[in-house]
Amino acid sequence: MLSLKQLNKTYDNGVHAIDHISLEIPTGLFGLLGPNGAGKSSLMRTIATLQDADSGTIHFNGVDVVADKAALRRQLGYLPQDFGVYPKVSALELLNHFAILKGLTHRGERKEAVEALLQLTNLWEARKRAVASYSGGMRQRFGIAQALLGAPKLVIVDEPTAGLDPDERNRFLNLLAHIGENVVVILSTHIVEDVTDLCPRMAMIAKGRVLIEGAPQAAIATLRDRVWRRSVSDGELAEYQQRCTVLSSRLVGGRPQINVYADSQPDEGFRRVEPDLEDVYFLQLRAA
Ligand SMILES: Nc1ncnc2c1ncn2[C@@H]1O[C@H](COP(=O)(O)OP(=O)(O)OP(=O)(O)O)[C@@H](O)[C@H]1O
Repeated sequence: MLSLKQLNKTYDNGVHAIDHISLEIPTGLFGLLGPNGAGKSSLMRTIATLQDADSGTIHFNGVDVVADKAALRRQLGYLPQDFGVYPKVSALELLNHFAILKGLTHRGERKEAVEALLQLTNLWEARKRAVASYSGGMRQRFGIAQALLGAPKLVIVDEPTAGLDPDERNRFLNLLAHIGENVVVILSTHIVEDVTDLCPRMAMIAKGRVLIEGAPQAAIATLRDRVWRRSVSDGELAEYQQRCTVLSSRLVGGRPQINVYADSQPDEGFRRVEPDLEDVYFLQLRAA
């Protein structure tokens, strides 16, 4: 269990990137959902002990992380948002190199760990290729392989699915779900479906603050019977935006279709629809 209490971080430029964040994060996949600039990376870096909070506490399985960073680092696997530039060495060699850095000094054990991770991440066939030649999805899977070296108990992945095609995204998320069976995995993302599809628990954040946290299904249930949909013309869109709580607008067959939050049917053109996590997200962001 990872426990954050009243965390705060203000950068030198005055941005309050983490604003009194408290969260309890159990074993399993935990989605941290927020728009660009919400503070997700700041929070991830702080938990990963790459930067200090100004105040607040972080405990992982009872260990005070602020007082004993080394204890957390021994149990941490981290895939940052920008996973660097890759030298022209093979995945096998590079992972072996990372394994040495991670302290896997026994040759036989290291070989076993490296090979197992290349299998797990489905890179075995491509293990002799330079990581520099990998596709985006393969790189991210390689990133997860390096994050899993040393059997971490806490795995942090920062916006890992951005830029992946649907196939690779699914493959990557399945891998994360598998890993999340035994350890705490924090998945930071601005993609709502990443969270709906596979996180039993989540928090939405914006402007450094937690807007809501809990099970996605529980959050969705709070909007039941209050989300309405209709097609509109471009001119009507502006009008509805004025007089209704428009959650989202998307083009369907070239025509805007809007989701509106309201206690009762706004007008006869609307039909009630089952809410989803995106409706929750947009409602929360409006209020943030
Ligand atoms: N080192 C820094 N110095 C000053 N301001 C920073 C620094 N890092 C982040 N910020 C600011 O803090 C806020 C939160 O940024 P952060 O990168 O944590 O958000 P994010 O949710 O991860 O968004 P993104 O997906 O765009 O990275 C932003 O306003 C950002 O400009």
